[in-house]
Amino acid sequence: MHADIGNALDGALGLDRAALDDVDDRVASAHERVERGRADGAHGYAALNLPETCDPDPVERVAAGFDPESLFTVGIGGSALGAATITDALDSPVDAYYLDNVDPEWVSALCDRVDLSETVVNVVSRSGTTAETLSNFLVVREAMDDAGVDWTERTVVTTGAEGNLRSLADRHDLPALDVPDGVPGRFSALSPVGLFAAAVSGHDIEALLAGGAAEAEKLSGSLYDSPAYAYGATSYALAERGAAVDAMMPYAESLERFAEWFAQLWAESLGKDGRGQTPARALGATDQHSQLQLYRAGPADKLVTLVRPTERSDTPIPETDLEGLSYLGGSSLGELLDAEFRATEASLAAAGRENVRLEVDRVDERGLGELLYAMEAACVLYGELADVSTFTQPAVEWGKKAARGLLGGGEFAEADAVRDKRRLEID
Ligand SMILES: O=P(O)(O)OC[C@H]1O[C@](O)(CO)[C@@H](O)[C@@H]1O
Repeated sequence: MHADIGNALDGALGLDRAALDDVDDRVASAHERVERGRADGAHGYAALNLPETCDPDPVERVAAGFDPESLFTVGIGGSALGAATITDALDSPVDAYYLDNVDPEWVSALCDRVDLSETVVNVVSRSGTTAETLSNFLVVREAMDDAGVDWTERTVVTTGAEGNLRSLADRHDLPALDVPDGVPGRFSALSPVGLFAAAVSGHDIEALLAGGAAEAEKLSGSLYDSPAYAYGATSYALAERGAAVDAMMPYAESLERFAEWFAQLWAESLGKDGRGQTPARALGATDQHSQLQLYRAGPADKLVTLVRPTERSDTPIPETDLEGLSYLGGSSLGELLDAEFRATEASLAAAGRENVRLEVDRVDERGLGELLYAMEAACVLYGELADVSTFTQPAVEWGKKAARGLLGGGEFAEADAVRDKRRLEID
């Protein structure tokens, strides 16, 4: 991955080179902590070892046992978004669906529409207790039964060493892949959690890991030597100066889901102790006709992260005599998209709005591996610089207890608080 942070300097938020050098003085010690954590296989830091520690063979072996028309990944959060980022970005004959929500009409329509006899189901949950995942699995399993499909022949489990799903796999002799210890879900894209979907879709998971390994090699004691650390340190420095939002704006339809994956990584890792940076999901060129108005002329409280591949196949624009549009004819959609990428970058800079350019050669397995790993490393560095607990997510537990209480899953004060909601209703 290539980073250009030039437009992050001397903008409205006042980050200059001297200030960034000051941050760089702290990167060295932060990097030492990261490397120590990696060496110890410590919780969270272990994710940055995945290009070396993740063995692709078991993933490829389980994937080789299926030749599906469709894939259902039943999981939520990091147990779905990494896999979805990869399969959404790459072409495949396999239709990949991610059941990462419990919308009854949507799940039911999927089960009705997709031929479950030609579908492989991968149930993914580290804990094996996530209500949405287990509920969706039970619904999909019943749909398979109703369709006369032997679910045990078409179900893979990806889970931790213990728990409901591990017991289910043992009881029914299901193929099971391991969620690696010490790797939070949002950091698990380059583990079996993200790689099974890629492998069963026919993608080269070793190239994904190689992309991650290439970014891992660049991690160093200076942000000026590592694109990942340059991004993490710059995002942190801007956040400290008021960049409350990071708008992730890939200029590739194939990377739209990547922005959703990034949102969990950034929000769940860095949103601690009243601090953090809100990830906004955007898409170029589409959001030039939407959110760009806010980014350029709204509050000066954002970093806009512009991502693109430098190589892509192209589509010519036919010649035209349409009034005023002849300049487009004979050009191409790729040329237009790249011109708009550069124009948006310059438009923001001209208004003093900080932006960073991240580039990969292509949106292929290698490029995705680079991008996913670099964002994870950037996040870890940001967390070190901000001194937050990057690898925990305690704030999500309150709502889980409340919902469980409402469903009769136990006595929880949180459920009582829901029932005591303050009301001011207008019809
Ligand atoms: O893999 P599990 O244990 O089902 O967790 C799914 C997701 O839920 C969370 O734990 C938050 O509740 C995320 O961090 C995680 O990616």
